Amino acid sequence: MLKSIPFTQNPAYAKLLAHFEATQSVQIKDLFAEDTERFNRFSTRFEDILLDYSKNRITEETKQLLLELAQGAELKDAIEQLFTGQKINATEDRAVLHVALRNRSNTPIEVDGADVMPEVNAVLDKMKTFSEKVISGEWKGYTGQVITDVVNIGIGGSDLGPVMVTEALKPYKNHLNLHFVSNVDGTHIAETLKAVNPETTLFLIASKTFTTQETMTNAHTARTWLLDAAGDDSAVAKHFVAISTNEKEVSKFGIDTENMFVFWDWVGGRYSLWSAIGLSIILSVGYENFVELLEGAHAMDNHFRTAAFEENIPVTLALLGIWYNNFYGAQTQVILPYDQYLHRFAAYFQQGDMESNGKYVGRDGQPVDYQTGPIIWGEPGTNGQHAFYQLIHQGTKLIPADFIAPAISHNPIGEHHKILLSNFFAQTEALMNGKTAEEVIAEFQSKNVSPEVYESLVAFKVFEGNRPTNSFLVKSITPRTLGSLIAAYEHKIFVQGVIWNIYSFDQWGVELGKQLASKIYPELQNDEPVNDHDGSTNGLINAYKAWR
Ligand SMILES: O=P(O)(O)OC[C@H]1O[C@H](O)[C@@H](O)[C@@H](O)[C@@H]1O
Repeated sequence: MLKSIPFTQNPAYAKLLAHFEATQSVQIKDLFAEDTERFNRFSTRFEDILLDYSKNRITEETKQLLLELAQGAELKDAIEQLFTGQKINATEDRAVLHVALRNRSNTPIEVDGADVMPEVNAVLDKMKTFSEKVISGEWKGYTGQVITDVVNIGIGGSDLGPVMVTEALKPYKNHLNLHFVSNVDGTHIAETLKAVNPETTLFLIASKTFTTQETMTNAHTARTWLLDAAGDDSAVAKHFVAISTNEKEVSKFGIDTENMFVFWDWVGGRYSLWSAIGLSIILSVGYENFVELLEGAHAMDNHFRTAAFEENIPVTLALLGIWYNNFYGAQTQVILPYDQYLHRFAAYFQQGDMESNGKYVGRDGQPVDYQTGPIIWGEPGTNGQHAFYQLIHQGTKLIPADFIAPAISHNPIGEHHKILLSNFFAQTEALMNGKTAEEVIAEFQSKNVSPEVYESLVAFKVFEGNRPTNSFLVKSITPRTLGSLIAAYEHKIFVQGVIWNIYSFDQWGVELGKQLASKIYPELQNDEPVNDHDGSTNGLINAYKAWR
């Protein structure tokens, strides 16, 4: 059990508050002027990953106080509970063991007295054998043809991770075409089915519970489509596999449990890409690359568990996030990958972070009186620059930004990568330094613009600067570095949840909408007006009925 230590009662909280009040006018660029060693002091290396967090509004004292905050929350003990299979997901009475899924050292990890590693390894072996058959063409469809297309049907944690990773690792892809269907909007499955052939398509039905309405609806539509073409139930065994924790529902759907890849209740949906949910990743890039992804995550797990907090990447990210979220009042955190292959990275951590730490009730069952999880958003650079960076540079909101960029591109064409990276470096520099009125005037003068013309414009061209950024520079985006990066962000979320005294591994907040939808769905079966909701909901439903 994680202890309940409300954030504002953490002994370091009051000290941090006083420190914040005393230092909030600090200018990051002044800190660099005062300390030529600042980059070395506030950056850390892990394998081929460099985290530079020197462009933040922090001093050595801030760092020490934030580290005290971690100690005050008994973080070390919480980390041990995570790694040793304690039931830290207390509201669901479950252990939280995504770290076991990538425990490449294979040391025993027990849940309720039983080592989970043999089961983890058995499922990995099963995925290896199966994927090799599909990739090699040994696995045949109902007319004896090889599989050319794989459609993963899943949503939330059963979709976002595989989508993000298969996109990120596209340079490692084999010949199979991957498709992902998540939305219950019939358009999603219809457009996908238009692009594939029933004789050569394999469907992966990915759902932890195997009861999720969207996934089951899409799965049934896919099955009907296949049976319409094949004309016979026996085709299902050759074209459908299930990935789930729920054998009973899988059998009910008509998938032989031989064709089922299991995982366990101690794998949270949004932490499940390392489990059988990663089957689409294996089919896309091969088993060896998936193992490399696991290895990278495992290396980060070891770092997180053993490195001193002052050098610990997930802890550092978490504490900086808390500094802005709880002291500077920042509402959001933007993630900006300067790598097109990482274009779903921010979307992935939107679920990872917001479903984990979007909680207003503390571990003591009481509403918290402080801010918890930030809003996560982002798009790849340089697209973001031409969309929303204006607000980051000159808007009224403070938006801490994480930049991620590879030194080596998978597509070293012409000058592209140098241009891309010059933008990355320039943005973090511009966000920190800004531009003073003197600089704006000097620029006008160098172009011989007269004061009458420029005076009224100066204010608009000034950039306050002092916008904080973290920069991840990685050597290149390989399966291993990607695994490490994902694990670093996962653990950041965990650390923040521990310090905010919330439960990060349940998701009760997604239930209410689902319940109400299942009440409304039957009401949409006839044209009778409804009147048992609030005025707005009645109005909307009745307008829909009149129109359809
Ligand atoms: O894998 P499942 O069971 O279909 O759940 C899919 C998603 O459903 C809900 O939105 C939440 O519980 C998510 O965490 C989960 O990822």
